[in-house]
Amino acid sequence: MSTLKEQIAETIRNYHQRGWSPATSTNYSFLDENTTIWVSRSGVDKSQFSAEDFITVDKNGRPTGKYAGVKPSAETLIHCVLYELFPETKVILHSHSVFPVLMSNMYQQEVPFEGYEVQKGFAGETTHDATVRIPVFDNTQDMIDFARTLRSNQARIRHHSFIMRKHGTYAWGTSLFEAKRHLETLEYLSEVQYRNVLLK
Ligand SMILES: CSC[C@@H](O)[C@@H](O)C(=O)COP(=O)(O)O
Ligand SMILES: [Zn+2]
Repeated sequence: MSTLKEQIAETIRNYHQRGWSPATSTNYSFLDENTTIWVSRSGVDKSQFSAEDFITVDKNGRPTGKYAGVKPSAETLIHCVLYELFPETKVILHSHSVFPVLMSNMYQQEVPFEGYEVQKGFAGETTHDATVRIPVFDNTQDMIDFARTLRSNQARIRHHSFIMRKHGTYAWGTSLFEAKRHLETLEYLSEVQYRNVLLK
């Protein structure tokens, strides 16, 4: 049986094939049984990502143990803050896919999705007959500032995901299965909504 690390690495390579992580972009993390954070190394070509490309970091995103000196993802602090704000989280996935980025060009504060069956892919959603609002936050290179944005907007993050404007998405879950479902739900809804706008 493959380990969680290997399963996430395989997911990362699959997502690269779908065009969701061009040019070394995206990063990923998981919590192990000791609640240690494992995050992807910075700058890895995601078509080649392997289980060995995960390193351990402390709660502030600093590499620990034998990984001291290895460069963790530039966005490690986002992962650390999400584990703190949403303590049930075990796996966090990031995407640079096109459609959520297009959504972030069309909506200022949040993207509303209404009436789609696949909205039920978000944990807690039981019917298509609802509006799901995914928050959009402005992109920044300042991770301390972005961590502050996440903290102050925690109540708006109700569907285990958000969009960074002109950047990509983050989605998470209590398992790899659930984190994937959330990321893929947001991806699908963004594509449908974008194509629907084009039809009009
Ligand atoms: C191609 S640059 C993309 C990065 O700036 C960043 O957004 C990203 O997702 C990957 O950064 P990384 O440091 O490799 O984890
Ligand atoms: Zn990114």
